Amino acid sequence: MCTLEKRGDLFFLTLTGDDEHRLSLTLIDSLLSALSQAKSQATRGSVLVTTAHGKFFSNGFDLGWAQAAGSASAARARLSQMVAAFKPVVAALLSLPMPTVAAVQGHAAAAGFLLALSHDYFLMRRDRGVLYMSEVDLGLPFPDYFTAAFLAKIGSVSGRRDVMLRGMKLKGDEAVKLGIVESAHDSAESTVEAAVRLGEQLAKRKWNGDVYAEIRKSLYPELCGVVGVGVATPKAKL
Ligand SMILES: CCCCCCCCCCCCC/C=C/C(=O)SCCNC(=O)CCNC(=O)[C@H](O)C(C)(C)COP(=O)(O)OP(=O)(O)OC[C@H]1O[C@@H](n2cnc3c(N)ncnc32)[C@H](O)[C@@H]1OP(=O)(O)O
Repeated sequence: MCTLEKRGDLFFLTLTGDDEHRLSLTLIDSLLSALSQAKSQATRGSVLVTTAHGKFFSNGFDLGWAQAAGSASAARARLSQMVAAFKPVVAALLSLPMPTVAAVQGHAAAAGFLLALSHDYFLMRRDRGVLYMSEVDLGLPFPDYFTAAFLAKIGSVSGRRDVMLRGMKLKGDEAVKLGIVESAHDSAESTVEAAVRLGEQLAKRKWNGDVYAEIRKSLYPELCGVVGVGVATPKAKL
C-alpha cells in the first residue's frame, strides 16, 4: 500500500512493502486518499516527495488480477477499470498545490512509469531499475491520458518513439539524456537524498500553491483536458 508522512514542509508519499507495487484498485484508492490528504494540509512551502520500498517503484497495473477474471472480455473489463481508476491520480498530481518530486528507486513500468512522470521532477537511480512502457510488447493500446502525458512531458520525438513504440528499457543515465529524468544517482538512498534536497530548496521559495498548480496546469492544457482538470483562464487585471 502507501503511506503519507509530513516532515517539516515535505510530504513523503511512500509505496510500502517489498512487492512490485502493482497499481491495483486498492493501491490506486490509497494513492488518491494520500494525495487528497496532502492537498488538504498544503501550506506555502509544501512539497510532495514520492518514492517506494524495494526493487520496484511500481510495475504498473495489476495484470494478474485482470487475467484471473476468467475470460478475455472480463480481463479487459478489469484492465479498463484500473485504467479509469488511475486517471484521477494523474489529475490529482497535475492539480496538487505544491511542487512534486518522484524519487524512483527501482523499476517503473507502464502505469508505474506514468505515475513517476506525473511529478514535476523525476529523479532515478542509475545502478538498478529501468523505465519501461511494456504496452507494445503486451499488445495493449495506450489509454488517451497515457499518450497525452508522454506528449506533454517528453519533448524528444525519437525518445517518445523509443519508449512507446519500441518498448525500450531505459536506465537512469539514458533517461537523463532523453530529458525524461532530472538526474540519476548511484543508489536508492542517494536518489531519495537528492529528492529531499531538491524538495527543501523548492520549499524555501514559499510559493502560493494554488498559483503554482495553475501555472503547472497551464503548461499542459491538452493533458489537463484529457484527465478532466480545469485550467483557469487568467483574469486580465484591468
Ligand atoms: C487488444 C486487446 C485490447 C484490450 C483493451 C482493454 C483496455 C485497454 C487498456 C490498455 C491499458 C494499457 C495501459 C497499461 C498499463 C499497465 O500498467 S499494464 C501492466 C504493465 N506492467 C508490466 O508489463 C510489467 C513490466 N515489467 C517487467 O517486464 C519487469 O518487471 C522489468 C521492469 C523489466 C524488470 O524485470 P526484472 O527481471 O525484475 O529486472 P531485474 O532482475 O531487476 O533486472 C534484470 C537485469 O537487469 C539488471 N539491471 C536492472 N536495472 C539495471 C540498471 N539500471 N543498470 C544495470 N543493470 C540493471 C539487473 O541486475 C538484472 O541483471 P541480472 O541480475 O544479471 O539478471
